[in-house]
Formats: sequence, structure tokens, C-alpha cells
Amino acid sequence: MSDQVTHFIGGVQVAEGATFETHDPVTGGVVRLVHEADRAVVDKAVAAARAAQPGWAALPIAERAGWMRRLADAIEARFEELVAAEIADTGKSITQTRTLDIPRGAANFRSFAEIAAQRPDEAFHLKDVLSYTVRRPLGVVAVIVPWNLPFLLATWKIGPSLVAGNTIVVKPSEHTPGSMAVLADIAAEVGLPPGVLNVVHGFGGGSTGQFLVEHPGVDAVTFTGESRTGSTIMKGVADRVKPVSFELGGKNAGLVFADVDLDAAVEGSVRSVFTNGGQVCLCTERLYVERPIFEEFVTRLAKRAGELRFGRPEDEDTTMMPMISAEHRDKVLTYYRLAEKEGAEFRAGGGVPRFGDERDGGYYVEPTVLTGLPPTSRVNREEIFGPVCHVTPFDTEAEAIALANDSEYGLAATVWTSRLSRAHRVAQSLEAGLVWVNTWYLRDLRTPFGGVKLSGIGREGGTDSLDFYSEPTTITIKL
Ligand SMILES: NC(=O)c1ccc[n+]([C@@H]2O[C@H](COP(=O)([O-])OP(=O)(O)OC[C@H]3O[C@@H](n4cnc5c(N)ncnc54)[C@H](O)[C@@H]3O)[C@@H](O)[C@H]2O)c1
Ligand SMILES: N/C(=C\C=C\C=O)C(=O)O
Repeated sequence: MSDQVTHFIGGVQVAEGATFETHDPVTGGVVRLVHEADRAVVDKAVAAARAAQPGWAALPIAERAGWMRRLADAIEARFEELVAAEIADTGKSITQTRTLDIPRGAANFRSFAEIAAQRPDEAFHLKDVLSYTVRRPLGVVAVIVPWNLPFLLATWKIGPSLVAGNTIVVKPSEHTPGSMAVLADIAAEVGLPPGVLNVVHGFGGGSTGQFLVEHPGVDAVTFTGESRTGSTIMKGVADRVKPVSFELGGKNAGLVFADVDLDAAVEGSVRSVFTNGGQVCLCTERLYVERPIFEEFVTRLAKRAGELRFGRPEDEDTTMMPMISAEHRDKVLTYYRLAEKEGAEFRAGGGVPRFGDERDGGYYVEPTVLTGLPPTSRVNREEIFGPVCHVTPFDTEAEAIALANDSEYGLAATVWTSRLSRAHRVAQSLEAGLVWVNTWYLRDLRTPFGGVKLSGIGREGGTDSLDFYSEPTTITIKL
């Protein structure tokens, strides 16, 4: 299947720039021919956003919220088309795409419509002094997103940035342009004012992404991706001191205490390690298990890893997906070989599955469970971003917390325990932006979302998103 993808600028499709191919992670075959935006195309997109911004910002917030709801309705009306586009780019299962990736797109628009429409203004009153704040949008915002949850992560930023009165230029990952191309068509279909939402395609450094973040007409950058890319972007915008919101990498820990419901901890860890092929920034790559249950836990987790189903995306019971690209597959395998070299014990996986059909041309790896490596091993320190975890035993709560916090990252963590006081005590001791207790990736979209250390700068979610996408002015009046 081949499909041409154009840019979306000023409300119309723009088929300019050289083209590049994308590939189906299931078979390695060509999926799309995509136009790459050069500096001139990026300039057009930023100019279109700039021209549209004053009119969009002048709309009452209730009207912008109404536009978010119309986009959500149209997403639901073209649900299966979006599901097909996402699967074609990522090879993810139809069950996950239908229950997580695309529904969250509509939910993102809806939740930020409500949060913005209901947000009270701030006023402060002293005896003879009244102060209040007014918020104005940042202007033109660059939205740069990764390939792992393409539609979910793009709409997570498009919703709040637009409802706050900004106009935007979105650059999806070069691996996954499809669902953003459909959203662009949806924006045209519902009649979103031209230039409010613009989409340009291309690569990162030395290409579209870099041209966009460094463009003088871009007022702020919201980025989700690798920590080192965030660092590069930060350098690129430093001269103009542009506001940045970064959701970056992770090396997330899971703490499993002996007092836990073992079935729940095993099943919860299967989800937190292997969902989306382990290609979720929130996935658990480091598990720490209290010694009395260590062997039982590892045995059961390894068994469940071996039971994950490498079906095709359209099979509803598929639970294991390919890596997004040959390069990413090779990166994950490099860590499997490194683990071997460092003396790890492979309790499950470690290789490449063989199907005897066209999927042997795809980018699959085996779900893998490792033990036996020290906390200093690269496997325990570096983000792998695949279906793999390392499990380490611990003896005391203090030791578990110290192990979990011994990381340059601080995005998410899970705590599995049946003791309420321990749950609160341990969760509050973890250096992470997000801690789940006896669950994983349960989301209330009103809560702050983001990480510390190498995992990010700032928070998005709820009013935290509106705070990033607007600037307050404090006005003080002597009464
Ligand atoms: N914290 C979060 O919420 C979160 C969510 C999803 C993924 N991630 C992280 O994203 C990474 C995987 O995604 P990826 O491989 O697409 O990341 P990546 O950093 O390689 O690319 C992300 C996006 O940035 C663009 N880009 C790359 N270099 C750029 C540059 N110099 N200037 C401007 N744009 C540039 C890419 O084209 C892509 O659109 C993992 O590290 C994962 O942890 C984090
Ligand atoms: N930002 C969110 C998820 C991030 C997933 C990372 O891969 C979300 O659920 O809002």
C-alpha cells in the first residue's frame, strides 16, 4: 500500500519538497511517500500560523472550546480511518489502537475544552488594592512529537495550545505521518480557520524539525522525544530564550513488595513492561522485587512474557508489536547482546522471533526478562525503549527506594504493595514526576504530567498545560 502525504498549511494541502518513503514495521514494505518540508515550506507554515493568530486569539474562549469539541466529534466520526492510518505506520495492534491511541485523541480535545472553559480568573484583594491576572497566548507554537503514540501525543499538545489561543505548526515523527495527515483533513472538513493548525512533515536535525524550532517566527516549542534531542532543541532556541515544554526519556522503576497481591503485580508488570512493545516513555525497564518473592515473581513474569502473542495488527488478540524501524530494532538487540556480554541471565526472550512469512521482513524482537546485572550496568542505566526489563532483588524498603532513585531519569514509577502507609511513604520518596500504586498508566487528564532530571522540563495536563501555553499579566489597581 502506498500513500502520498503532503503538508497542511493555511488550510490547504501543500505538496512541496523532496519525498521520502516510510516503511511498515510488520513487513518492512513501503507504506507512504512523504513530502519533506525544507526551510521555505517551514517559513510558509509559520507565516500562515502568524497570520491566523490574532483572529484566533480574539475569539471568546468558549468559542475555541467549541472548535475543540467539533474536532473531537469529527475524530469519532472518522475513527476507523484514524485507526487504519496509525496501524499502517506503527504495526500496533488494532485492540490497543481502538482502545487507547485514537480514543485518547478525542478525549484530549474534549478535556482541554472543559478545563479551559471552566478555568476561573485570578484576583487578589487587599484593603485598598485589587490585583488580578489576565492571560494571553504565547503566539505561534511549534509542536514536535515522536513515533510511539503518534496521535495520542500530538493531540495531547494540539488541544491545549489551540484552546489557549495559540496557532501551531505540528511536526510529527518522520516514521508516523499518517494520523496527523488525517487530522489535517479533519480540520479542513470542520472548517477550522485556515492557519490555526498547520502540519509539516520531515526529519529532525538538519531538516524540518530543526528549521521549525529555530524559526524566528516561532514563539515557543513543545517537544516530546529523546532527552538528547531535547538538549539539542534547547541549545537551538537559547539565543531567543523561547519557552520550552519537554516530555523526554525515562528509565522507569517498578517496586514490588512481598506483601503484594502477586497476581496483580505480575499482570500489572506485564502491562507496564510490554505495552506497545515497551515503546512507551512510561514503561518499566527496571523492576525491584523484595527477596522472599523474587524467584516466584521472575518465574511468572518470564512465563507471561513467553505467552505474549505476535499476531498481526488486525488480529484482536495480538499483544506484541514490532519495533518502529529497523534502526530501533537493532538498537534494542544491541542491548540484548550487551546484557549477554555483561553476564545477564535471560529468563525470557533475548532474540528475534521467526514467523516463516512476510513478517520476517519486519522489525520484531522477543519480549525479554533479564536478571543478574548490577545497578551500574548500561542495561540498568540507559533507556532501551523496547519490550525488555531487568529484575533485581532487594531486602529493605530503604534499599528499594535508593535503587529506584539511582537514575539520571525521573519520569514514572510503579509501587506494588498491599500496605497503605507503605504505598504513600514510598511513592512520596521516589524522584519521579508520576507514580502509580498498584496500577500503571491510569490517567486523569487534569493532573500534571511530566518528569524530572533528564526526563523533562515542565508539566502538561490540566491547567498546567494552559499555564505553559499562555502568559499571565498581573494588573494591580489602587482603590
Ligand atoms: N516523556 C514523554 O511523555 C515521552 C512520550 C513519548 C516518547 N518519549 C521519548 O521519545 C523517545 C522516542 O521517540 P523518538 O525516537 O521519536 O524521539 P526523537 O527525539 O528521535 O524524535 C522526536 C521528534 O523530534 C524530532 N527531532 C529529532 N531531532 C530534532 C532536532 N534536532 N530538532 C527538532 N526536532 C527534532 C523528530 O523528527 C521527531 O518528530 C524516547 O526517548 C521516549 O522516551 C517521551
Ligand atoms: N503524555 C501521555 C503519555 C505519554 C506516553 C509516552 O510514551 C499521556 O498519557 O497524556
